[in-house]
Amino acid sequence: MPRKKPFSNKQKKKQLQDKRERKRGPSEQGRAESNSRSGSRERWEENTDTSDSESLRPQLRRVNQQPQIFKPGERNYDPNRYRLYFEKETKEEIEQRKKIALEKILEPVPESELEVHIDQIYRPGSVLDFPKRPAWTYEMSKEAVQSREEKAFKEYLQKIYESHNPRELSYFDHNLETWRQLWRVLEMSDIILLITDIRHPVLHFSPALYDYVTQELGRSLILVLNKTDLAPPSLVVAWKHYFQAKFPKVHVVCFTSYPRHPEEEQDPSAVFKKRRRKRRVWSSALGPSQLLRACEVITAEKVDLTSWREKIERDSAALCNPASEEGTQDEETDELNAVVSHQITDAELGAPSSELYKDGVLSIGCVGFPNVGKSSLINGLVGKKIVSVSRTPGHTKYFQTYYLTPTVRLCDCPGLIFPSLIDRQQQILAGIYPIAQIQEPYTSVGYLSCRIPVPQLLKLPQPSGVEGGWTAWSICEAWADKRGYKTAKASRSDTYRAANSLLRLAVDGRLCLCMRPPGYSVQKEAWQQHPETKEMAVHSQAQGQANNDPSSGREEEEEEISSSGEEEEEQDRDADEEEDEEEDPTQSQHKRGNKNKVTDINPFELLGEDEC
Ligand SMILES: Nc1nc2c(ncn2[C@@H]2O[C@H](COP(=O)(O)OP(=O)(O)OP(=O)(O)O)[C@@H](O)[C@H]2O)c(=O)[nH]1
Repeated sequence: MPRKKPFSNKQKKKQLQDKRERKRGPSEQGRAESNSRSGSRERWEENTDTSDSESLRPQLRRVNQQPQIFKPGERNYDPNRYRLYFEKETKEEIEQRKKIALEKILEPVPESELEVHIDQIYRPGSVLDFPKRPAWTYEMSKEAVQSREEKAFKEYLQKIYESHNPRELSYFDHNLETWRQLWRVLEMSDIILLITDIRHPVLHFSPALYDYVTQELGRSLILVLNKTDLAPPSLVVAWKHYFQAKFPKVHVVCFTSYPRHPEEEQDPSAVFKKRRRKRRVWSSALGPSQLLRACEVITAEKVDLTSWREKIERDSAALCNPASEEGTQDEETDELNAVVSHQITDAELGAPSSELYKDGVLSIGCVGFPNVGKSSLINGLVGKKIVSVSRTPGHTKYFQTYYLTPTVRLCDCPGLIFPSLIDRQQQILAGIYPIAQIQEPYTSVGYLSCRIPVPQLLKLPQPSGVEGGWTAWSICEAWADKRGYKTAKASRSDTYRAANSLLRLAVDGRLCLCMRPPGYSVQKEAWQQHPETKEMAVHSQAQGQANNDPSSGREEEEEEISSSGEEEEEQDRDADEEEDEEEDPTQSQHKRGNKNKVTDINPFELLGEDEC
């Protein structure tokens, strides 16, 4: 019998990879090729598994790779048509960056470094556009429409790669299927809500989309500065004014699904607290009435929004009088009260309707980058959880529609990453790029630590042997020691895990880094003294006092994060994050009675008065 040849790990890995490819089948391979052909210079690389970080060649990484399941009766079912495509880094690059993280002493950067200029990121008017659906007619066959779209998409990518080095470009969506979802949402919406995270709103605001919506489609665009609980009021006001001055057709609305009082931000121990949301907390979102006002201004009575106004009033009354809560279910909308998830087939793509408010219904499309809180905002508007929310970017895969009232339809689009020149570290910290896919997390920890005092916030003891200050590596090491993260084999401090944990804290807003509009650092005092800021602060303080009232029984729990708790959280990040805990009805009645004191006060009320 011939002797078996020795088989290296590398060969084994290759063999497994080939096997996986074979299993995926020709349809998947064909699609991968067709995607590869559609643009990026490096996109014709072999099919790779995202976990393979060893390869030396720059190649494409598939994020959110799903196993291929052949379902009987569902021809051409491809669970991977919505995955994200990102480029892969070389081993040398990674090693080089690790070395810097290990040796470079971190210095705090001046506040002005946190100022971001949208023109540098998006270069308005340049090739950094977003792909638009090519024109088509009903006379064209489905195949012809499809191939036209693929051709246009390929040209779009080619243009970008001809003018920009892939290294300077931010990660952006290379998946035509995801862009098709946006097209559909734009086609069916009367008003577009562009949702951004207040910590980095310019990163999430595509001027090309603004131009397209306001000029080509002739529709209105509402910019939602979301998650305002994560930024000081002066910064929220400064960003609001920045966008209004730069993009005059935009209507700005400030929103938070999880309001909290200002003192919490100042409390460094908040880093160690995990905020658990219970079902009813959605009804305390701040911003729904401001959003309604913006829509009323835009629609100018062409559509009847009384049902929405009444819903807001009813929800508010239900908080006062929980006994009446059962009745808050809009009887008229009961049959409409179902989220419809739409998987686009080409036949479903309709032509953009020139008719506004079709059948007397206002359709509001919620678009934005992944993880900016689109689904949470929808839950906040509805007042209960209807779409699932996750810490992992890219959780929403298909657009979903929901009737808020009989005359208001909401449409939640999957998160989209527009092409831009955003600094890679900023992308990571903004949660645009899934942390699980980062090959070298230390550089991002260093970037963060130069901008906020991470060791102080985490109360890290300086490890022995570290002289002259902190390095990104030593911060990770100290965090690993503090959390008890050890490597399995050698039982050394698990710095890699610590680095990932720190980045997750940053993305979740527990280590909160906020970008500033240009000129903010020199005008900071003026923004702090701004009447709108003062007004917001007064309301927030009142809210804080109400929340601090021991009898208020806040419906949002905070718990110390433990190492094991974090573990569970990490494993389950893409799961729906909301706690569906049942409450003691007597308790909840008590809570809601007090809660009303909080929710009646909207710190953004003033902001909403005159900007639409
Ligand atoms: N602090 C804070 N966190 C929020 C707020 N809204 C959403 N989040 C958190 O942000 C994360 C993403 O929220 P989602 O609502 O799933 O965001 P999305 O834009 O629908 O995400 P994709 O499905 O990736 O497109 C979750 O961890 C939410 O808890 C908010 O107003 N304040």
